[in-house]
Amino acid sequence: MRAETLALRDSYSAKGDGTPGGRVQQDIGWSHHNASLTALNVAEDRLCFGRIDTTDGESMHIGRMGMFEEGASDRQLLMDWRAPSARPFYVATAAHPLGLLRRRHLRIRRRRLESLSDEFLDVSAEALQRAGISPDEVAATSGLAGESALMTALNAPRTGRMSDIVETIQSEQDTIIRSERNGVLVVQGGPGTGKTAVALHRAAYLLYTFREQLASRGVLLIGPNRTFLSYIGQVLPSLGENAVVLSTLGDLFPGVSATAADRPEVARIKGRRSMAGMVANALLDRQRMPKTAVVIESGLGRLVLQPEDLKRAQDRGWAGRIPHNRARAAVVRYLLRRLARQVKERQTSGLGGEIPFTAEDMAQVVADLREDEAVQSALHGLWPLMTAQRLLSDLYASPRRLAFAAPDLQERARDLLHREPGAPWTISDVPLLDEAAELLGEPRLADQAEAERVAAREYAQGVLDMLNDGQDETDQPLLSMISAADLAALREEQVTLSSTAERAAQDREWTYGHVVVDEAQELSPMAWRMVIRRCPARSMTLVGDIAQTSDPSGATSWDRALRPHVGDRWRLAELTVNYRTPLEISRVADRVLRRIDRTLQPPEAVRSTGVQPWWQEVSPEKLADATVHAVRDELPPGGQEHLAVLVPYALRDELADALRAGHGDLTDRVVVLTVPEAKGLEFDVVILVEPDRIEDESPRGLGDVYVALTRATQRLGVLWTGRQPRIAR
Ligand SMILES: Nc1ncnc2c1ncn2[C@@H]1O[C@H](COP(=O)(O)OP(=O)(O)OP(=O)(O)O)[C@@H](O)[C@H]1O
Repeated sequence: MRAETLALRDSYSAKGDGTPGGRVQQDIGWSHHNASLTALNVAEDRLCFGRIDTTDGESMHIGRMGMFEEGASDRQLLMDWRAPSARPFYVATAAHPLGLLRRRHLRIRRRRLESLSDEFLDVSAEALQRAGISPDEVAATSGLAGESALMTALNAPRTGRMSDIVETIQSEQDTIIRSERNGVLVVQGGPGTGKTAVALHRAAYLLYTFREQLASRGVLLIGPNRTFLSYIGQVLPSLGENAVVLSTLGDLFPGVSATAADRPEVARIKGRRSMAGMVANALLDRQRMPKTAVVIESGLGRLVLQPEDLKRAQDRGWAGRIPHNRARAAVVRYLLRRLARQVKERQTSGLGGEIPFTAEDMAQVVADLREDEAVQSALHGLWPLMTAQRLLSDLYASPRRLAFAAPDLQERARDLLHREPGAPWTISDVPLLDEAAELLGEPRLADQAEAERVAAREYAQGVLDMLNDGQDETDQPLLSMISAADLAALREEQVTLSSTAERAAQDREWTYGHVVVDEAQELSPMAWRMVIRRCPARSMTLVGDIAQTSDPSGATSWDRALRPHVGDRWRLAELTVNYRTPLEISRVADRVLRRIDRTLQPPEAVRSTGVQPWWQEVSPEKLADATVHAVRDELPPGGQEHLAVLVPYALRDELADALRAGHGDLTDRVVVLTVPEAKGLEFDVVILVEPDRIEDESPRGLGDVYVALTRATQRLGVLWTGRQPRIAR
C-alpha cells in the first residue's frame, strides 16, 4: 500500500499542464496522497496490537488502521480500533463478555512479534472446550482490560513525549472516547486518570467517525502552555490524524503570541465576565461624537460638520448592529455627502442654477473629499478604523478611558489594569483582544489594491467551481479546504496550498467542527467566551480537574463555569482510576486533596512500586547543593529515566543554574519547572522543593502542591528548609 501510494503521489509531481487549474489539481492530488502516505508510515510500527476471538469461532485483528485483502474476497484483515466492531476489545469483561471468548494483546515492534498475552472472557467449560483451550491456560482476571499490557505501558520509563494508549484503553475511557459528538461533554477526573489521553483519542475517534463533517472544519485542541503542547504533539500524528490545531489560549488570537502571565490580582480582574462590558464601553467611547461643530480646512475650502450631522452619522454607524469597522463605511459615506453638499452649495451659489450640478459632479466631489488629507484625518478622529490591539492598548494607557469604560471597577483595580503602550500582551489579555476584535470586525475593502484582490478572488472562484464540477465525491472534503482566496493567492504564486489546520490557525473567525479543551478548569469567564466563539455549534469536549485549578480566575465548579454559556446543556463523565501515580505517592497527594475539598473523591491508584517518598530537611544555604545531590542519587548514569525538579518561582533560575538544567525541552533527562509549567506533564521521578513556598506563592497554592505531588510515575522526594512542610504534618 505504501509503495502504491508513494508512486501515486509522485505521479502528481510530474503531471500538470501549466495552467492555474492544472496546478491546483496537481497540488490537491499530491497533498491528498502525501497525507495517506504519512498515515501509512506512522501505522508501520505497532500496526496490529490485538485480536478478539468470539465464542462462535470468529476472530479479528485490531490495529491502527483498517485493511482489506486485495482481490475478490475483500476480506477484512485488520480492523481500525475506532470502528464500532472493535469496541468489545476495549470493554468486554468476564461479567459482560459481549460474545468474546478471548482478548489477545500483541506486542509488535516494527514487523517482529515480541510477546503476547491472553485474557479469557467466557470461561465456561463448554466455551473453552469448543475453542480447544485447557482450563490451565485461563489466568485470573482483574477488573483491568489487558492488565499485563497495561502494566508494561505504565511501568515503562517516560521519554518526555506522551505516547498513545490505543493498545490499552480501559472501559471507562472508551465510553468517553466514543461518546456522542454533539453537545458539551465535561470529563472530570483526578490527576493521572488519563484525561489528556482520552481527549486526544476522542479527537482521533471523532475525525475517523465523522470524517466528512470534520475534515474541512478541523478540530481545535487547547492546552495550558506550549511545553504541554509539544509534550502531547506526537500523539495524534501517531494515530494518523493531522487535521487538529493545537493551541494555547495565549496563541488563539492570530497576530498575538502571549506567553507571559499577569500577576494573580491582575489576572483575576481581566478574567471577570464584566470585562466584556468594559471592552464594549471602550469602543463606545471611541464612537462618541463631539457636542460642538467640527471644522475642516480642506483642499476644497473650509467645511463644517454640525453636531446634528455628527449625531446622524453615529446613528448610521449603530444601525444594523454591525461591527465598528464595517459600520465605518456608512458613517463615512454620510459625512462625505454632508461635506459634498457644502461644496456644491458653494460652487453653485450665485450662479442662479444656470450650471447644473450633476450626479457625476457630486460623485467626483465625494471622491476628491475622500482623498483629502484634512478630511481623512477628521473622519479618522470621528470614527477610527481600529484594530483590537489599538483599542485595548489605548484603553489600558488612559485612566480617563478606563474610568469611562469600567465605571464599576474600583480605582485601585483600574490602576492594576494600567499598561504602557507597547508592553507585551499577557495570556489574560488575549480573551479581551478577541472580545474587541469581535466588536470591531474586519474593515470593508475600500482601497484599490483590495479591489484588485477581490477581482482575482472572483476569477479563482470560477476555477474552483469548474474543478468542483469535475471531481468525484471522495475528493470533496479536500476541495472544500481550499478557498477562493487561496486559489487567488496561488495564481499570484504567493502561497502553496495549506492544510485545514494551518488555515484555521491563521483565521480568528474560523469556526471548528469540534473543540477540545485540556486543563479546562483553568479558563476564566472571559476565556470561555473566546473559546465558545470558536465553536458556535458547541460540539466540545472539556477535560479537567476542579481540584487542580491554579489560575486565579479558574473554575471552582463546572456548573458555575459553564452555566453562562451553555446553561445546563452539558453532560458529565468521570474518570476514577489513577494510572500515573503509584499508591505510595498517592497517599501523600490524597491528604492534600482532602485539605482542598473534603467532598472530592481521590482517584484510585492502579499500581504500587514499593518505594516510599523520601523527605529531607536542609539548611537554606545548602538547598542548591542538596538538590544537585538528590538528582544525582535518583538518576544513576546510563539510565533512561526523566526527572523534574518542581520549585517555587523565586528559586527556578537559581536551581536551574545549579543543575545546569533547562525548562523547555522535556526530552532532557532533568528539567527545573514551576508548577504551572508542569501542568499536565509527567516524569519518572519528581523532586519537590519547598512545598510551603509553592503553596504560599499564589491564591490557589494548595492546588499547585497537589499538582506537583501527582506528576511522578515512579518516585518522589521532598526537600525543604525551615519548618517541616504542611504536607508532611
Ligand atoms: N488506558 C491506558 N493505557 C496506558 N496508559 C494509560 C492509560 N490511561 C492513562 N494512561 C497513562 O497514564 C498517564 C496519565 O494520563 P494523562 O496524562 O492523560 O492523565 P490526566 O488525567 O490528563 O492527568 P493530569 O490531570 O495530571 O493532567 C499517561 O502516561 C497515560 O499515558
